[in-house]
Amino acid sequence: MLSNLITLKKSTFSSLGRYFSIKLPDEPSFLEQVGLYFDQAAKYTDLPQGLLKYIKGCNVVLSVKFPIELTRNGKSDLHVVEAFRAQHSHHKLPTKGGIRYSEDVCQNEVEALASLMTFKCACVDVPFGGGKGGIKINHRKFTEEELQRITRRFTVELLQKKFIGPAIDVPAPDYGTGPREMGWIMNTYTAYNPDDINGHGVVTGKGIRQGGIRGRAQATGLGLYFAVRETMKLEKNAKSIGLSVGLKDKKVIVTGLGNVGYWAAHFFNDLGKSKVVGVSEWNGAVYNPDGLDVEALLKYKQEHGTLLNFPGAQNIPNPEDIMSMDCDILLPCALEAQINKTTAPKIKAKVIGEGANGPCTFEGDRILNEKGCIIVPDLYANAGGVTVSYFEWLKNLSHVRFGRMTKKYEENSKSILVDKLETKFGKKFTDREKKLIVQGAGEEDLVNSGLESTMVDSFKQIEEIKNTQKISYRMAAYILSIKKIALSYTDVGLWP
Ligand SMILES: NC(=O)C1=CN([C@@H]2O[C@H](COP(=O)(O)OP(=O)(O)OC[C@H]3O[C@@H](n4cnc5c(N)ncnc54)[C@H](O)[C@@H]3O)[C@@H](O)[C@H]2O)C=CC1
Ligand SMILES: O=C(O)CCC(=O)C(=O)O
Repeated sequence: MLSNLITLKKSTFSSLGRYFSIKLPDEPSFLEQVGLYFDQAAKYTDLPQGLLKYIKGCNVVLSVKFPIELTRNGKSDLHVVEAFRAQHSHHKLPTKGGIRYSEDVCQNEVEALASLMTFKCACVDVPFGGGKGGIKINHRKFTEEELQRITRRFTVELLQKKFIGPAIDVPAPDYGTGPREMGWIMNTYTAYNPDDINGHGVVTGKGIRQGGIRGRAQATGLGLYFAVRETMKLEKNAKSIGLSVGLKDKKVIVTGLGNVGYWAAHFFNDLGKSKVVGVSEWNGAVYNPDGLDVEALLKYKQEHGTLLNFPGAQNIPNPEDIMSMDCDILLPCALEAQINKTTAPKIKAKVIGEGANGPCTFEGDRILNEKGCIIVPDLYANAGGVTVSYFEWLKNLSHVRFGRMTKKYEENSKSILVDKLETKFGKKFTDREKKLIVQGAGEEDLVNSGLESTMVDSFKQIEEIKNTQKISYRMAAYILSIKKIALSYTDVGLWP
């Protein structure tokens, strides 16, 4: 039945060529895969078929081609750039999701990623519809000035088609993009819309000086840490995979030392007291069973452009091979489809925390589940980024830094309380204790606290469905999201 479905879908798309994303032989495409998860989860709901069909499909996709003048080997010529923006669902506005720069970008991929964004936002109660965009380029092959022209030109394309705006569709960083690109997009948008007082809210993941929020850079990695921490807090989970409760001393492997991967490695080390034993990049991986110094490794990558030959570590020239090395927890944080029919059987990790979107193919997921692994699924595990993007957007709309009006007030009133306690009990707090008690919450404290409570609350909701239905975390997260999205339609009805 399933294989029939896969064959049917594949033949439907087979003539479309560039429509497909990273394609593995005999495996469904990324978009088909998200659709298959959706269909499985939908069976656990009693929602009408028509509504389910509407929730599943992508509402609208923009596909553009534009020229950029490039000089290569002393010769100037036009280069045609292909780019996409998908808005999967408008049940909440604006639509929200990153923009990635990668040679693998195609319509199938952005549609899959946009639908994941819809389910992700619903899963963690972030009031946005799902969107995603991408420019089909290898960002390593362009200068900064060229990337700026490409980014600004794409922004103008989005503007002309009314595909961007603080109330319409709000991009953020993704693979190959970061605060620099978000700054260019915002600057282009505000140049064309000088009277939009909320113009800064047109993108999130900006630099702090451009109106970004403290804690956004770390948010996806920190959220991933919270997600796996909550999973491994439960004795029944730890027992089922033969590990002790918690993250302390667990051996961790991370693929992709970019934004998500670096911060995840940092927090597993720093807060979780885990041991990061392996890290991969596109051009090679390193492994050390005694643990790698994550901060030194990042510095090494920045200086040498590779992780290979990092002092004290074993070189793994083919990055894919790092996933079959000994570890307890695997955090795939690069692109999709890394864990597939071929690589999944070799994986030794018992827990997979999906930092990337779609890192396990449908077959990879099935194989890991058969092996008894616990998979903390993307739509929950990497939702920290969009959660803090939501906080950044709120900051931009309110035009004030969180904590600015409360920090000092909080500190003053807590100081009075500390003085009273000291007088009443005739005992002094140490200076360190006093500082810890009195300190008011600044922007980053509030962001991290909001992020942690979001990840903890959503975990509880997913766990409850998982226990009732006896299903995987992925299925439980999909069911949770689908039901929430359905409610937003049934509550108010359809109009017009
Ligand atoms: N940036 C964010 O806030 C969020 C990102 N994600 C997802 O996380 C993943 C990574 O995104 P970012 O960290 O933002 O991108 P990034 O561009 O900052 O980092 C990705 C890293 O992976 C490396 N890489 C490329 N191919 C590789 C391979 N074959 N093996 C190992 N490493 C490889 C790249 O060189 C790069 O350093 C993507 O799937 C993205 O959609 C999900 C939620 C939020
Ligand atoms: O921060 C955001 O708005 C979106 C992040 C993103 O692209 C993702 O969660 O996949």
